[in-house]
Amino acid sequence: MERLAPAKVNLGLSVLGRRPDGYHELHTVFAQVSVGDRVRLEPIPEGVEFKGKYGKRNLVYRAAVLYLEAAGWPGGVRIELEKELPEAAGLGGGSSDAAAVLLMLQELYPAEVDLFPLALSLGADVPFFLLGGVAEARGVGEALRPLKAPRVPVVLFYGGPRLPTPRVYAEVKPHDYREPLDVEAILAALAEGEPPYWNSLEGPAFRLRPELQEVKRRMRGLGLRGVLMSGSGSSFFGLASSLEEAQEAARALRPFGWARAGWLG
Ligand SMILES: C[C@@](CO)(OP(=O)(O)O)[C@H](O)COP(=O)(O)OP(=O)(O)OC[C@H]1O[C@@H](n2ccc(N)nc2=O)[C@H](O)[C@@H]1O
Ligand SMILES: Nc1ncnc2c1ncn2[C@@H]1O[C@H](COP(=O)(O)OP(=O)(O)O)[C@@H](O)[C@H]1O
Repeated sequence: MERLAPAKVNLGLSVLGRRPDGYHELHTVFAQVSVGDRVRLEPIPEGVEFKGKYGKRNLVYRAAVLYLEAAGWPGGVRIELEKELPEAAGLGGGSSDAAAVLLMLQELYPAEVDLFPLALSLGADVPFFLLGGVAEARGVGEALRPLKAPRVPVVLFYGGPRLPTPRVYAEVKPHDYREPLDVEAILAALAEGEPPYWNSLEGPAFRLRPELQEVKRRMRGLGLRGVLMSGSGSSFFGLASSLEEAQEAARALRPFGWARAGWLG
């Protein structure tokens, strides 16, 4: 059994404030992108087999163990993972891989198991990937509302450096807090124009790595709209008016790092 584990971008990410537990209250819009990793599962008599990077700490391994325990299933699974997405880039790569494993295991070994809490225990972005598409998220990212959005050509770019999520959040200052996003206005402007969104984590990321501002300038210079850092970075995305325009922009970005064109939503 095989499945695409799509990337996600945040069509806006507003940090509203800091919660008593130290996490930050978010308002964001997740959107899946047609570029991603590939996850393959094969049933085996028992146990979980995965030979890739991070071994037992890999999110695909952890997702399989969680599901099989929750389902109380004696069967096992061999997992193969073909990575296409850069890691810790804000594209939800590992989170998407984990969700793909949960969804495939539910087909392979059906059981009355609610995948949502299992997903949430693996990371804030994992529940979104159980739904896919486009969804508004509040809280830490767990309160999801599916949205209808047009499919739009998009360019993803990652030139490094690795920016660990905890480090970016640690850099957030009170002056980075903003009001909630205007979700309807964002969806209305996706097909053309500049969506009225922002990513509150750009300020902290640019303070940590000022050179990232050059990435944004370069992508805008290629004519892309709504250029924004995704999640806690350091990947960026931009919207195009046709797939050809997106492919041309991705080609122009390739000498600077990892670049892909695909469909949003
Ligand atoms: C930023 C987002 C946007 O979707 O993810 P990415 O898209 O970049 O992966 C999420 O908020 C990533 O949430 P999550 O997956 O839980 O973060 P982790 O990588 O586990 O990092 C955990 C650390 O980040 C900080 N953190 C995380 C989420 C949040 N809402 N507030 C926080 O302050 C906390 O210090 C926490 O200890
Ligand atoms: N299958 C996986 N793919 C990518 N990263 C993984 C995976 N399993 C565990 N990890 C760890 O999880 C971290 C975050 O993964 P990822 O979801 O790619 O980040 P982001 O959501 O920022 O794109 C990585 O730094 C890596 O150490």
